[in-house]
Amino acid sequence: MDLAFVSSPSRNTMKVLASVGALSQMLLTPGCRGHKLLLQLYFYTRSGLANSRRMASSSLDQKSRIFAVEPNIYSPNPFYFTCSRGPSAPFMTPKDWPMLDQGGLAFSVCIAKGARVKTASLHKSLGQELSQQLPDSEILRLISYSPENLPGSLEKGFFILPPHSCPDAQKRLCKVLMKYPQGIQLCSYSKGEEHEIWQCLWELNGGAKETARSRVLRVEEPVSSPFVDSIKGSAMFYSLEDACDVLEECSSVIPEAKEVLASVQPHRPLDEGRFPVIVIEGLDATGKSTLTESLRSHLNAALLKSPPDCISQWRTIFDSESALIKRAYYAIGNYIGAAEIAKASKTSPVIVDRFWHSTAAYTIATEMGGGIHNLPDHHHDVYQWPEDLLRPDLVILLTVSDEERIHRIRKRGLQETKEERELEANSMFRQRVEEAYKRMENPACLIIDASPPMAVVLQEALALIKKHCDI
Ligand SMILES: Nc1ncnc2c1ncn2[C@@H]1O[C@H](COP(=O)(O)OP(=O)(O)O)[C@@H](O)[C@H]1O
Ligand SMILES: Nc1ccn([C@H]2C[C@H](O)[C@@H](COP(=O)(O)OP(=O)(O)O)O2)c(=O)n1
Repeated sequence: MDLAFVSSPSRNTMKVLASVGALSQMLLTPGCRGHKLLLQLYFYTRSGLANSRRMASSSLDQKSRIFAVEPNIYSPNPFYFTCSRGPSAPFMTPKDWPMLDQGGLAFSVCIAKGARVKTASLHKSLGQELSQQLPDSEILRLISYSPENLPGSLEKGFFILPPHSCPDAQKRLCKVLMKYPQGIQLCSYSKGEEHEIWQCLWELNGGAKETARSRVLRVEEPVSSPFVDSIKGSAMFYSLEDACDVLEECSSVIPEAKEVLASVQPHRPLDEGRFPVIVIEGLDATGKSTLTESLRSHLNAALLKSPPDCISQWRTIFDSESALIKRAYYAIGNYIGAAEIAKASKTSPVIVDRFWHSTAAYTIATEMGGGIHNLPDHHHDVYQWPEDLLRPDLVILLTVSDEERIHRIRKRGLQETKEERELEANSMFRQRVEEAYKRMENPACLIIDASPPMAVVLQEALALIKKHCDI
């Protein structure tokens, strides 16, 4: 340590120290005396200011990782950044980074890649704990990746924006993270004296210690969204095997996973039966149950749903798990449902209340934030039907206005699920689900405006069925 430097710090250094002062105060560990930490801060601060090239060789820079923050109130598109990789790179200023425009601190928390079920569960419990401990902070989804190896290097985490009025948010964040000493990377972000943004990497081993500083650089939005890659690796399943692998991996901790797996038929029907299979899709309270029941009696059809009755008793258990496990359950539910559909279609038409399109549309809408412009482009792989899943003859999507749907939910008076409450509160999420439904292909959804009276909706559905199915 350069003690001469410490004994006569420059004005610049003092200013930067002041800006990280609040953080250092809070990060003092019980066994660590104040002056020791101050010396460390001098050291890293000086290194950052005087020798950015040296800092460029920090562990973060070596990996050249890119961080992507989901769309949020400050940025309608995902926000991409990295750390200093060369002197000519354009540094980011708080103006480029609206989240820090008003000053203050932001944090990123990344969860190291590990066994996928464990990592997904850690992500979920950490997210829940952060929301509980930092109720006033904006907690956004963050992914970090190496551009050379996107799917293989992808790590998930959170980007946290505490309110300015809450200085102890930092302390609370560290308290949560100290419980997870392994595999968690914490970085803080603050404005420097020349309006540049600094990323500080903290080691959370027993106490919090700053280990590297780098300047933050802006990165252009990549052509292929890492958020879409993240969906494909963590919540969307395009084959029964993929989804079963996840439930097998978690069956030692979730015994119900074994029960679900036991309901999977070894033989996978793809196009058995003679009678048409008609799926009714739509957001909650668009009238699916009402229409499917009417179609059942008009067409003398079998009425089935996905997830099927034989596994629906465990639905709430899987709903409370990580996205990976929850969506694996619904994906498998479609395959178990497909076996029932194939059997029933040998003797009558089959009406199905929700199927694969629900699984895909809700997953895509949940994992992609912001407006519908952030959804994967039309014809993207994510909108394609799984090759090993029975393909219905017709899929009808019911749509109604937001106001009418909410009116119906309230009139129905059943207990709302958390997701329904979110749908009610979050019109952007509703729009993403509906738009994702509309982008599905092979088979695509045929849309019926379900706002008119039930009898009118039924007649429209019957007309479509007559036109597209052999009935
Ligand atoms: N076309 C319609 N016009 C008015 N109300 C309707 C119509 N279709 C259904 N409803 C009512 O809206 C509520 C939600 O319908 P439901 O069939 O349960 O929707 P979903 O199965 O899509 O959740 C129910 O109270 C139902 O009676
Ligand atoms: N085949 C299915 C059916 C439902 N889902 C998921 C999609 C959403 O997360 C919820 C929607 O369920 P919701 O409780 O609104 O469904 P119901 O209308 O009550 O059947 O279930 C699915 O992923 N796949």
